[in-house]
Amino acid sequence: MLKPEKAALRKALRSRRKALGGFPRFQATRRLEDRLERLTRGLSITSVAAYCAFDGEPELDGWLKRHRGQIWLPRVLPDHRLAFHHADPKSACSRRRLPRTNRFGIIESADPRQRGLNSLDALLIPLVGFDAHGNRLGMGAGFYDRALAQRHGRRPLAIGVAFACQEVDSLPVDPWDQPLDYVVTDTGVIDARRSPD
Ligand SMILES: Nc1nc2c(c(=O)[nH]1)N(C=O)[C@@H](CNc1ccc(C(=O)N[C@@H](CCC(=O)O)C(=O)O)cc1)CN2
Ligand SMILES: Nc1ncnc2c1ncn2[C@@H]1O[C@H](COP(=O)(O)OP(=O)(O)OP(=O)(O)O)[C@@H](O)[C@H]1O
Repeated sequence: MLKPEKAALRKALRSRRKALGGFPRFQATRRLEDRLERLTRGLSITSVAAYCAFDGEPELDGWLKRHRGQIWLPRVLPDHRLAFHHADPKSACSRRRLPRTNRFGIIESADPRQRGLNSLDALLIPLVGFDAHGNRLGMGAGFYDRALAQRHGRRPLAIGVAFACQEVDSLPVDPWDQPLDYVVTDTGVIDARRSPD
């Protein structure tokens, strides 16, 4: 199969992600959150960078409410860097109290407390696309590739979060691409640390 360019794939997969609606989205989200809960409990993940959904990404509000541990949300900085700020799991992504949003309209935490990436147990990374080997396609600005490249020492786990319909047979891989350790979807969990490349 000819590998389509990342930009074309990104466009198609963002549309597919957005097209999931109504009850199918509700059900897929609940299933995904159940699997995520089992995985994070099983791996004893407590301090975790999550995200507030945009552009049709799976919402994590149900998982957040049940999570027993600290939540950190990405804040976009100049030079495509991310900082991780403390958030209350119960209200992290609520739009009720006029939250702080970034230039993309994504909710960020207004809490000044920050945590270095390498002190976290895991990062939950919203995906545009993924394959069975844990290769990842994101929004294309390199925020997560740059952040994951800085991992050292205890290395937080990179856990991709996506709907099953965002899986493709294979993805073009560039030298800077940072693969995932796990992918959690509504239909299963991929342990990419075990899959041969
Ligand atoms: N929920 C969530 N939070 C996240 C990310 C994400 O993918 N999802 N990010 C993951 O990186 C970072 C934000 N990165 C983003 C990168 C590109 C675009 C985006 O919409 N780009 C437009 C062009 C818009 C513009 O330049 O003004 C586009 O490509 O259509 C949005 C967010 C940090 N927070
Ligand atoms: N460690 C890094 N240092 C500097 N630039 C980087 C680094 N990692 C990635 N980049 C840049 O970021 C961009 C990432 O593009 P790519 O299409 O691979 O994004 P992506 O797979 O959607 O991932 P992301 O979710 O991180 O945006 C590329 O232009 C790349 O050169």
